Amino acid sequence: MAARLGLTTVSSLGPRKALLPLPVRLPSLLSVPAPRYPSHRHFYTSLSSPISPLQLVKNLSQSQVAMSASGSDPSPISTYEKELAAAKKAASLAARLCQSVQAEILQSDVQSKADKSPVTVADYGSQAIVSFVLDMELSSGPFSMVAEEDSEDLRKDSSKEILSRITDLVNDTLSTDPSFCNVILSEEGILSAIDKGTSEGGSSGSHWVLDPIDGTKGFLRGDQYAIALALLDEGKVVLGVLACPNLPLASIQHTTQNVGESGCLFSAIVGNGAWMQSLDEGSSPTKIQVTSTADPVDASFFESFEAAHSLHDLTSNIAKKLGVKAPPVRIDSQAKYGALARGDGAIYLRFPHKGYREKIWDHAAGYIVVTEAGGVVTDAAGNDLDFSKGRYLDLDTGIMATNKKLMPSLLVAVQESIKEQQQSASLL
Ligand SMILES: Nc1ncnc2c1ncn2[C@@H]1O[C@H](COP(=O)(O)O)[C@@H](O)[C@H]1OP(=O)(O)O
Ligand SMILES: [Mg+2]
Repeated sequence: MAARLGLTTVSSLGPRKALLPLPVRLPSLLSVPAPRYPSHRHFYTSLSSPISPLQLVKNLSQSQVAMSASGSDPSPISTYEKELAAAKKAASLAARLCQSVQAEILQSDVQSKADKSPVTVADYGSQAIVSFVLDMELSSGPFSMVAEEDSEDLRKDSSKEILSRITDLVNDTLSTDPSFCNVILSEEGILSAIDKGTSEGGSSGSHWVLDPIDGTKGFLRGDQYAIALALLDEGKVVLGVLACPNLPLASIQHTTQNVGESGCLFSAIVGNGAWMQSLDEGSSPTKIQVTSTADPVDASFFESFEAAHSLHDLTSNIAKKLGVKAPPVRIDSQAKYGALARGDGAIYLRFPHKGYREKIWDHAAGYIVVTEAGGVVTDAAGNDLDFSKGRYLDLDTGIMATNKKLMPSLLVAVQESIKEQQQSASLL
């Protein structure tokens, strides 16, 4: 894989496929008993023993880390723990890359703020990092990823400068992680890592699902955005990770202002609950739950910051029907699912303008974080979301999420409001 991604890998056995002139300082695998790059499985396959005992030790210690990471939680190691550890690492590194680009945007002058290239750089860079890290961390076998970006535009001559910038950013970011501090990806390696995301997904096999930056508008504004990564197994979401670099660790129930420390990493494995931890290294996850409120009057609701992404007049009518008193909390991206999952608000409403087709990467990670936190996520007709149909969600009108107690009355309010909206549209 290293070679496929254009990663320069050299050992005392000689260069395996040096796509770059040897800037990498990999140790000799023959002289170093414990691998410094435990995740570089393709080295192992080139050695005489197909499964290194060191790999077994590594797998065991990874499981133990996973067990201790859940603090006091006694739940047994589940099927997807290894994938979860890789997904958290990938999303956290991608978040680090995005944070450095966002900081540059915010420091830049007004003229360069109008330039959308920083978000392009961060989008591609985030996808390259996630793809590379997942591929390095997980055991061999087919790797499929459904993601937002592909490398077509980046391969054009006009993108040379931007590709070079992305390559530097990705390598700088990888160098901050001890597992990857001595690896350097070539430009071709970056392009092929990005192109790992061109899978069509579907109802059979396993597919990673990635939005490298969800909420690009929020990212550019200096507001909320998320790196959203999920795993589909036979068409079902079985794991999800949401990195939200700008989401306060404390509740945003009363204010969306950035108060206190920010940077949340939400995670969930099917059947194992939902968890949140700080994006800071070494943090421990704590279990989260959706709100238990059964009274809509006590509820508050999340919706898109961008009016172009969701019909604010429709959601306002739904809230009025329910008797919701609080004003809507408007934030960008799947950070809304994270905030809902930890009980900052009780309802998430999303009703895009007619004709908009929802993509699976815009909901898969948020969906499992909320459902594992005890919530329900459905389309406007109350149907469960179906992630098995390929790159798009095939659904009725909109998406809503809340707790199990509020869902029945929310469904009624949504159906009535949509009907009224259709009636008034037909009178025009
Ligand atoms: N016209 C649109 N209607 C609805 N959603 C949109 C539209 N354009 C982009 N999006 C997507 O909405 C999501 C963020 O929405 P919100 O912040 O409103 O929840 C993002 O996935 C964003 O895409 P992208 O990820 O490319 O930014
Ligand atoms: Mg998105």
